[in-house]
Formats: sequence, structure tokens, C-alpha cells
Amino acid sequence: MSINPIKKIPSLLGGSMIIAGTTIGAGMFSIPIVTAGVWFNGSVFLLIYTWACMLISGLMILEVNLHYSVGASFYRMTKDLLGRIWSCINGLSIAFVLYILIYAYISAGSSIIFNTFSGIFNVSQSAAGMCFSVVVAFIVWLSTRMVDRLSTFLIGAMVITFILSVGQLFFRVETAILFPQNIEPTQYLPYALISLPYLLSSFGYHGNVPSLVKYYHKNSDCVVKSLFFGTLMALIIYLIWQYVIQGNIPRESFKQVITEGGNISSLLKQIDSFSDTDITRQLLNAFSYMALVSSFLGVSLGLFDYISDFFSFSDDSWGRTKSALVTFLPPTVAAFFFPDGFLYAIGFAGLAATLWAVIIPALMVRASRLRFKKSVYQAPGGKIMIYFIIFFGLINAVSQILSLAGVLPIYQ
Ligand SMILES: N[C@@H](Cc1ccccc1)C(=O)O
Repeated sequence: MSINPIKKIPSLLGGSMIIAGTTIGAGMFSIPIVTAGVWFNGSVFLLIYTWACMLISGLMILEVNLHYSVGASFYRMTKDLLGRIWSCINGLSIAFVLYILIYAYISAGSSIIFNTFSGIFNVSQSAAGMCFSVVVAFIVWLSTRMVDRLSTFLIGAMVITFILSVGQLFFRVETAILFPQNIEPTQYLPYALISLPYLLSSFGYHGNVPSLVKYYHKNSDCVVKSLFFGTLMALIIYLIWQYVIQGNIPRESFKQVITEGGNISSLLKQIDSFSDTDITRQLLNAFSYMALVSSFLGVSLGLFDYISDFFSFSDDSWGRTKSALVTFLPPTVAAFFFPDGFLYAIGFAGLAATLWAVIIPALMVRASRLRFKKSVYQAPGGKIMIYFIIFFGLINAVSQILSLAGVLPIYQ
């Protein structure tokens, strides 16, 4: 029997796909709606700004994580570097975001399954949600490699369905719709602020950084590249998505979508009226389902690892079963009783994500540079970058609070 102590490093593609899979998700469907106020030019700028900040904050988590033993979660890092209070705030916000997202995915997934299969099987939406959740829980319970394989498959299929479905709309983009002449530049700022937290949510993947460090056995180079390529892929898809949607559907029509509550189905309905084939709709639907499932896998993997570290559950099958139960049971039960809170949940995730995915990583990296003199890896930008990222986090938090208080105008 041969014993090989050097573990094989998984491929770069797998890690990038885990990140892209988590990042590209339900948040994407909110982007054209919430940026209706700033329209295309403004949203390109905001997307690139948010992408850069969210990538760098992820790299900061990586820098800090490498100082700890493999598998150390946010909980362990914040407690050690920032103390009890921050670790509590962090713990609550991370659990809140990940649980609420899992709830959102089960809720959206259940309505999709229900609407697709109600003609064939006689199931209720709540039961559909439970089945959906059990299947995903089983995949996450099996192994990270399984999630990676499935994510890779889903992303591949997503790219194909995305290209096929937006292909037709891509060539019908009208410059007059994409760059309307009648917008006063002074009107942009409040609308820009209101959209920021949604964009932040759409670029969220940060719960996966410790998982990836474990997956690549602390090889920082692989993790950096996975974060870069995974999030870049999301940025490119979001930019194409914006171009296609905001170049086909006039800005004025978004008032209708927003009045209807801004959910995925009213956006898809608008797209429908601009595409002449049924196949485009089917492809777009398939793409949305896959974006949802791939985010679901990524987010639940992040929560699963976080929980097993927090409760020190072992990595054997009984330990993994306990982690799976704590991860999936609460949101599944919530989705069973309240199956329709999807969009509301995504909105709230943005506010809490500002804390744990942006502000806390920047504070941790500051503390860790004071504590550890040498690092295997250092996030770019030096000291100034830390404040740049904190500033980004704060404007997001302030915008979300102002919009919850009804101070910022809604484009309608
Ligand atoms: N980016 C994910 C949401 C998310 C936020 C924060 C962390 C992880 C995932 C989406 O668009 O669905």
C-alpha cells in the first residue's frame, strides 16, 4: 500500500468556478432594476468600483486566514484579532447573511420547481422547497469536491444558456435607449447610493474564502487566482447583462417593473415583450435557475464550513451530518412556513454583508499586520487601501440605512 503524504492540489478551474458560482446569483436580477436611476454609464462605473472593492476585501480575508491553521473560520480570526465584541458582531452578521440567503434561495427555488412541475406532479410549494433543500444539503454533505464539480458543470451550462439567450437581444441594443440624452447629471447621486448595497450583495462570495484556503491546502497563489478569475467572470456577465437589458428595455419601462415590486418575474416579463421567440424565454429561465442553484451551493458550503469550525464538529460523516443539520434545517423550516420572502431577504443581506464582507476584513487586515510581522501573502494597496475599503463599506451601510428610512428617492 502506498501512502502519499503530499496532497494533490485541485485545479484552478474548480476554485474559480466555486467563486463564480457563489457570486453570480440572484443578486444579478436586481442590478438592472436598482440601477435604473443611474442607467448604463453610471452602472458600469458602479459595477467596476464594487467589483474592485469586493475582490480586494476577499484578498484581505485570504491574507488574514493564512496566519491561522487550515480551516480557521471568520469566527476564529475575528475573535483572535479584533476581540469579543467584533467577533460577536461578525458572527451575527455572517450567520444572518448566509442563513437569509439560503432561505431566499430555497424560497425562490421552491417557486421555480412549483411553477415548472405543478402540471406534472401534485406537490405544494413548501414541499418542493423541502425537496430542493434536501438535495442541496446532501451534495454539500458529500464533499467540497462534489460542490466544485457541480458548480463547474452549472457555470458551463450557465455560460451557454446565457450566451444563447442574450445573443439575440445583444444585437438589438439601441444606442438611443442605452444612452438617453435627457438625464440631468445632478440626479445621479442619490440613485447611485441606493443601488450600491444591491451591487455589493451581487458581488458577495466571501464566506467561501476560508473554504478555498482549505481546499488548496493554503496555496495562496491558487486562491488569489480563483478569486480574481471567479469575480472577473461575474463582472463580465453583469456588464453584458446590463448592456443587453438597459439597451433593449427603455428606462421609462423600469418604472413599471419597480412599481410591481421589482422581482425577477416582472423583469423576465419585460424581457419577454422584447424577444420574439419562446426559446429565448426558456433559455433565460434555465439560466436563472442555474444561477440560483450555483449560488445556493456556494453559500451553503460557506455556512457549512463556518458552522463545523464554530461548533468544532468533526469531518467524519456524523460530524458532517450535524453541520448539515445546523446549516439547512433553520432556513428550510422558515421557507416551509413563509415561502415567499425572496426579494425582501436579498435586500437585507446587503446591509449585513457590508459588515462582514467589507468593513471587518479591512479591520482584521489592519490588526493582523500589526500582530504578524511576516505574511506569506499581502493584499494589494498597503495602508491606504484599508481606508479605501472601509470607506466603501461605510457608504454602503449609510445608503442602505437611508433607503430603509425612506430618505433616498426611488426611481419611479
Ligand atoms: N452574490 C450572491 C449573494 C451572496 C452575498 C454574500 C455572500 C455570498 C453570496 C448572489 O448574487 O446571489
